Amino acid sequence: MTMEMFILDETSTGEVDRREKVVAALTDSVRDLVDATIRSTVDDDEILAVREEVDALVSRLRAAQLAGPAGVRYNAEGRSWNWGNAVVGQHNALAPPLEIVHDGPGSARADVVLGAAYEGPPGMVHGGVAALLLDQIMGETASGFKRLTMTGTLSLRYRRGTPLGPVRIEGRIASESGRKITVQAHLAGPDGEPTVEATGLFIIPSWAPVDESDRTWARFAEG
Ligand SMILES: CCCCCCCCCCCC(=O)SCCNC(=O)CCNC(=O)[C@H](O)C(C)(C)COP(=O)(O)OP(=O)(O)OC[C@H]1O[C@@H](n2cnc3c(N)ncnc32)[C@H](O)[C@@H]1OP(=O)(O)O
Repeated sequence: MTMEMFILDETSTGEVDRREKVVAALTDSVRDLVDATIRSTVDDDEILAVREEVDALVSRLRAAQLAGPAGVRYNAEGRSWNWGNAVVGQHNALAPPLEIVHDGPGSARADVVLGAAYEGPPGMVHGGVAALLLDQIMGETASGFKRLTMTGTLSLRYRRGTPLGPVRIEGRIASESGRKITVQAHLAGPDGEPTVEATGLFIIPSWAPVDESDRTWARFAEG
């Protein structure tokens, strides 16, 4: 991976904002479709009929497609967008999506409701989903939108099951040493008691700029 993998896109911020909103609304409907599919008890004939309609809709969307994944894009105005990201992607129905709030330097949090699509043990959040969400928020905590960081090592302690439903995730920088940033985080259910605790080492890659005063690359980190 190199900085060149971040795509300079000529689309104006106004147009990015407009398009993001339009497709995000469709993405919400697709999330509903996923949940409805998991939980539907309609009869087989109805399932077959719905499948035909869904296949027709997929064909319409495929009429014009990117050649590959959405990637992380930015424009000359400093707006960046990563619509396909597995956790925060506004156009990715697999993403809850997580809306991460940066409280201040070195800390971040997110509140999200995890439904049937995120189940592992019965009625509980899948352990891999917990790791996925924690990884993203911890990465953003380490990055703070001022530098590029990648996950080096992630260590999780699953203290007890997390019930599906409302979940809060919080992360904070515990220490920094050169290109290495240690982040601590946890995930908690509605009672606020941590169910998963995490420690991660996030690394500013050797190929990435390290000058935090150079705002020109903050847009990459916002990916
Ligand atoms: C994403 C954009 C959005 C940025 C916005 C933030 C949101 C992102 C959230 C998503 C996060 C992800 O999923 S990121 C995707 C998952 N992670 C990855 O794919 C990373 C794959 N690994 C790599 O690309 C590389 O190994 C790096 C970048 C981690 C390190 O490569 P490097 O930069 O060449 O590192 P190098 O000089 O060898 O080592 C620097 C120091 O770190 C130590 N070190 C190196 N690797 C590790 C490691 N895995 N675990 C522990 N320590 C390590 C070395 O011992 C050394 O310590 P010393 O000798 O100096 O003491």
